[in-house]
Amino acid sequence: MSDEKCLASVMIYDDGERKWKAAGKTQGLSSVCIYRHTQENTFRVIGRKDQDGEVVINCAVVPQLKYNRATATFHQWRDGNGTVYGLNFSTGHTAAAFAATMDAALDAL
Ligand SMILES: CC(=O)N[C@@H](Cc1ccccc1Cl)C(=O)N1CCC[C@]12C=C[C@@H]1CC[C@@H](C(=O)N[C@@H]3C(=O)N4[C@@H](C=C[C@H]3C)CC[C@H]4C(=O)O)N1C2=O
Repeated sequence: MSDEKCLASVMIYDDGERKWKAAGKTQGLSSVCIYRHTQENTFRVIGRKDQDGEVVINCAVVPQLKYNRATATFHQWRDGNGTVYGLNFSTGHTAAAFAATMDAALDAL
């Protein structure tokens, strides 16, 4: 997996209020990576707030995950319990790099 750090604002969609909320205690950018567990061949999206290291996303990449490139810099998906995550990337380049890694993970499952 590309261990290039992808900078993004991690958001979670609040179904009740029908609006996006910043994941974690504060707003701000997080370093988001897709980690591969070699033995189990499983993948997780882990994001840590750059400011204080808070883990703001820790989400399994499951085979049925539908990854939606809503815009060039905003991508989103549903996790196994129906939580919708959104990543607002700093640049289209990091968005494309992350999406390519996500596609590679999904292909490997
Ligand atoms: C079939 C299906 O499941 N569809 C899901 C999406 C989906 C499709 C396929 C697979 C998985 C998934 Cl997850 C769906 O449509 N979903 C998932 C929950 C939310 C949403 C439902 C309604 C709203 C309407 C507007 C739209 C939205 O949020 N657009 C963004 C936006 O308003 N913002 C974000 C940035 C840019 C925009 C692109 C940054 C902050 C805010 C803003 O710009 O201020 N919505 C959605 O995406």
